[in-house]
Amino acid sequence: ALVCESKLSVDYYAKSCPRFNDIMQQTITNKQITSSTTAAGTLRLFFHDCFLDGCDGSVLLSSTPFNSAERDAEINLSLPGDAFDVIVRAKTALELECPNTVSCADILAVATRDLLIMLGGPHYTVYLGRKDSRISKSSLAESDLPRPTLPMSRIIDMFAKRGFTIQEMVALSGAHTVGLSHCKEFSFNLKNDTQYNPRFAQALQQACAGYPQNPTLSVFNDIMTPSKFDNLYFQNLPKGLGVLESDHGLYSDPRTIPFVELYAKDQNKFFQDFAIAMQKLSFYGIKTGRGGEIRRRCDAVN
Ligand code: HEM
Ligand SMILES: [Ca+2]
Ligand SMILES: [Ca+2]
Repeated sequence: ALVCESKLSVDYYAKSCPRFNDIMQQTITNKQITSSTTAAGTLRLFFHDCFLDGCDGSVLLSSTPFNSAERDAEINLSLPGDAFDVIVRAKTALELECPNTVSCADILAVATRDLLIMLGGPHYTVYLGRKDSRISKSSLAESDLPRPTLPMSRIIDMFAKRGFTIQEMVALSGAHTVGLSHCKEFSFNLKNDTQYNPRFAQALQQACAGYPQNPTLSVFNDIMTPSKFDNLYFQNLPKGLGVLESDHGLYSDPRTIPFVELYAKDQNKFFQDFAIAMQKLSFYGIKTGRGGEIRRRCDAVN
C-alpha cells in the first residue's frame, strides 16, 4: 500500500550529511526547552503540510506578490511561529554543515517525530529523501483541511480520500492530547452543544470571556495532561471534556466510538496505531527526483 516507501530510505543522508540526526536533535532540544509550544505546533504544522498535496514543505513557503501561500490562509494563521522557527533553525544549521543537501520536507518530518518523543509520544522510523514542492496555494488550505465544525462524515471522507481508514483518523486525532485551541474554534458552541460536561462548558466560557476582543485567548486541548503525549484525550471524550466539536464528534458517531473506547482503555494500542499512522502520513504524496527540489531556504522556492 505504501507505494512511495521504496523511494525513501533511512540512511538517505548518511554520506551527504552524516551529522544530520545530531544537528536535528540539538536544534529541536534547544528550541523545545526554551519555547514549549513548539512541539504541538510542529505536529499540527506537519499534518497541515502532508494533508495538502503531500509532505513536501508546501506549508513553509511564504506568500509572494503573485501568490498567496498556504500559511497565509485563515485556517493556518493560528500555527505558532515557534513551529516555523524550529524548521528555519534546523535548516540554517544544516546549510552550514552540508549545503543544498537536506530538504525542508525531511526536516519537518524528522522535527515532528523528535518533538513528539520529547512530549512522551511513541517512536517511529522516518524514511528520508523527500523533495520540496514549488507550489503553495492558500485557497487549497481553506478548502481541503478539516474544520472542527464539519460533520464527522465529511472528516472521514477527507481522510479516506487520502487513503486513511476511520481507525487511522481516530488514532491521528489523538494528537489533540497536546497543544491548544483558540476560543474562536469552539466558544460559539458552548451554549448549544449538549455533549459538554456542564461544568467544563462553564470553565471554557470563563476562559474565553475576553473573546472576541482578545483573539489570542486559548485553552488546552487536553485539560488533564496538556503537555504530555498520552491517551488522556480519549479518556476525556466520554466525560464531555473534549474541546472541539470534532473531538466530541468522535464519541457520538457509531463508526468512531469503538476506537475512542479502545484507545481510552489501552495506551499501548494507541501509541502503536498512532506511530504507524504517522509513518503512513509521512509517506503521503511525497515528491522524489525531479518532482521537487531541495530548497535553499524553507520559505522560498529556489
Ligand atoms: C480530524 C480532524 C481535525 C480537526 C477538525 C482539527 C482541528 C484543530 C483545531 C481547530 C485546532 C486548534 C488550533 C488553534 O486554535 O490554534 C487544532 C489543534 C491541533 N491539532 Fe488538530 N484537527 C484535526 C486533526 C489533527 C491531526 C490528524 C493532527 C496531527 C496528527 C492534529 C494536530 C493538532 C495539534 C498538535 C494541535 C495543537 C496545536 C498547537 O498547540 O499549536 N490535528 N486542531
Ligand atoms: Ca504539502
Ligand atoms: Ca495529554
